[in-house]
Order: sequence, then structure tokens, then C-alpha cells
Amino acid sequence: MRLEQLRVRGLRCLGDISVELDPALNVFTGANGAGKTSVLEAVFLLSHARSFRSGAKEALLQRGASQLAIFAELHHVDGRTGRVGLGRDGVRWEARLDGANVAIGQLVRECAVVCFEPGSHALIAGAAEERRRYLDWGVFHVEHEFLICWRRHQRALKQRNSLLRSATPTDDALFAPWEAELAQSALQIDQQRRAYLDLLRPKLLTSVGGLLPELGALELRYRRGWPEDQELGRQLREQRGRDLARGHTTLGAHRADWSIVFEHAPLREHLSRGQEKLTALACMLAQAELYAEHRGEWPIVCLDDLASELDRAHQAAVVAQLAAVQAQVLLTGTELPQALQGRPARVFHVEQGELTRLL
Ligand SMILES: Nc1ncnc2c1ncn2[C@@H]1O[C@H](COP(=O)(O)OP(=O)(O)OP(=O)(O)O)[C@@H](O)[C@H]1O
Repeated sequence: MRLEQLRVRGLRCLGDISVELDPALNVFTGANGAGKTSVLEAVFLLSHARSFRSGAKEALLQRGASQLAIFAELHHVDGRTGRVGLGRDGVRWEARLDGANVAIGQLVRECAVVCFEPGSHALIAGAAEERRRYLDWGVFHVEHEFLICWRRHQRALKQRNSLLRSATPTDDALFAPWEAELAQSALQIDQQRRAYLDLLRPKLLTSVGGLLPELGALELRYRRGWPEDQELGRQLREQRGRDLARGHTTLGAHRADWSIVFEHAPLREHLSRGQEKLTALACMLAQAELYAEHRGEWPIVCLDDLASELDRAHQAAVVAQLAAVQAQVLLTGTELPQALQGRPARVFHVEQGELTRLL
């Protein structure tokens, strides 16, 4: 899939920009703080309704602006087109598809964007939440029912957590229905995650092996969030005392995690920062490839500050791989990366939130 005619208003330093995107490679260059990442952030927001950068949502809205709006023409390989939009008036996100208000989930389903950026190493080195988010994005795009189940789980979890903190936390009749709901939805989530990982595993190990052959990627290991040999409903009942002391639910699908087992780096701490980044990039590419296998088209790929993240050989390899599959790529750098020279690309200069097309 690809985006054309991206328009962004009121996002960080982007007051009002309109960009005619190339179907293949788009490069945004400019000094630090010029607004390059914000362009990628706009594209990512369209498909995730959240930023890849941490921080308060309020910081997204340009200082002094009252509204944030992002619109683009979305083109699918089968010829379908649509106009996708996301806006925020300070409190809530509003999604639009072909002029009509839709649920955020529908926008996310329609428009798929993956992003590699300076914080991406957190997928490997950071908290389990990052890895669950990665996993669940993939599951959702293969199995749309997943979102319903995931929401049920979130609701039951919230209810149980508030009971744990309430005045009468020992009342079994209050806990029982939420624990049953939590156990049932967690089991479904677990099954869908496992089915997805079975599809992802070979692609991921090949992708990691391709970018990091020296590490010897052996296996993708998954933990579901409660003991393998136990039934979650019973565990929740039995662990209620412990959860009461901690003030939250310590077992369930929200505690799942996964990791890659490397023959030559048995501990996560054995990886260099560069290796963490390459592993994260390989995971992202594997997931995009699996998406393409299911949906018949590649997601849009954003690569923020690629030249400062990867050595030249890896930059060239990644860009060549994406060109071979005809993925639309949006890439930023303070200068035009040398690894791109000789490649046809649309180049934009970014300065103080304004864009000028150079090539
Ligand atoms: N809410 C906001 N309102 C106005 N300007 C903002 C807001 N939030 C951030 N900015 C400014 O927007 C710019 C954001 O730039 P962005 O991160 O997109 O730059 P960049 O070109 O990718 O920079 P770098 O090369 O340093 O990563 C910065 O100059 C920042 O100070």
C-alpha cells in the first residue's frame, strides 16, 4: 500500500504541510529539530493512533494550535483507494475514512505502517510491553477478532484491579465473574498469539540471521503470562492474596513476553546497542513480510534517521530489500544518506516545519 498527498496540520512544528509522496522512496533531509521525524510521526499516527515517541499526547499538538489533523490518500495494490484521516481537538482522537467518522480500529485495519527509529532497540532491550505491542499489532492484522478479545481482557483486568484496591476486596462473588472473563479471554489471546508466532517464527529467524549472521539466532521463545501447566481461572483465585498485597493482577495475557534465543549471545546484555537495533529492525521487516503475505501488499515503511542508526552496508541492504518488494519507504536523515546515492528517490528539504521538494 502507499500514501499519496499527505496533509498535516498542527502536529508539533508542522503548521500546515502538504506533500505529494513518491510511491517508492521518499527522503526527508534537514537540520536537527527541523521537523523530519514529525513527518514520519504523522504517517505512523494515521495507522496507530499513537506516536512511536514517548511523552504526553498533548505535546503532539502544535503550541498555540487548537486542532491536529492528518489526511492522506491511501492506495492499495488491488486498485482500491481511500481517504484516511485522524484528528485530535485536545482530548480524543477521531478517525475518518472516505469522509465518514469511523472507529479507530477501522483506520488501523485499513492503513498499516511499520517504523524503525532511534528508540526501536526498546523492542529487544526494553520492557515487555513493547514486545507485546509488536506481537499484538501483527496478530490483529492477521486475525481481526483479536481486538475484541483483547478489549474484553482489558476490561476484566481493569475491573479486577479496581476490586483489588477496593474496600471489600475479599468478597468472592465480586471477583468470580471478572476472573472467569479474564481467564477465558486470556486463553483466546494466548491461542491467537501462538498461532501468529508459528507463522512469524521462520520469517523472523531468517530475517535476524540475514542481518546478524554472527549471532546465530536459534529460537523465538514465548511466555504466555501464567504457568504453562496451570489453568488461569484457578490461579487467579489462588493468587488473590498475593495480588491484593501488590494491588494489581500479576497473571494473565497482559504479562506475556517473548525473546529471541541467540547461540552466541545467551544473555540479552551480550548484545551491543547496534545489534539490538539490527535485531529490532529484522523483527520489523519479518512482521511486515508476514503482513504482505496475508494482505497481498507491504505496509508503508518509515525509517527515521537511518544513517545514524546503521552502518552503510546495513543501510544499503535494507533499502535494497524494500525496493525489491516495492514497499513505499519514508526515510529521514540530516543529509542524503550515501547508501541511497544512485537510487531514484523523491527528496524533500525540511526546515522549521516547512517542506521543499528538492528532487
Ligand atoms: N507541540 C509542539 N509545538 C511546536 N513545536 C514543537 C512541539 N513539539 C515539538 N516541537 C518542535 O518541533 C521540532 C520537532 O522536530 P523533529 O523531532 O520532527 O525534528 P527532526 O528534524 O527529526 O530532528 P532531529 O534530527 O533532531 O531528530 C523541534 O524543533 C521541537 O522543538
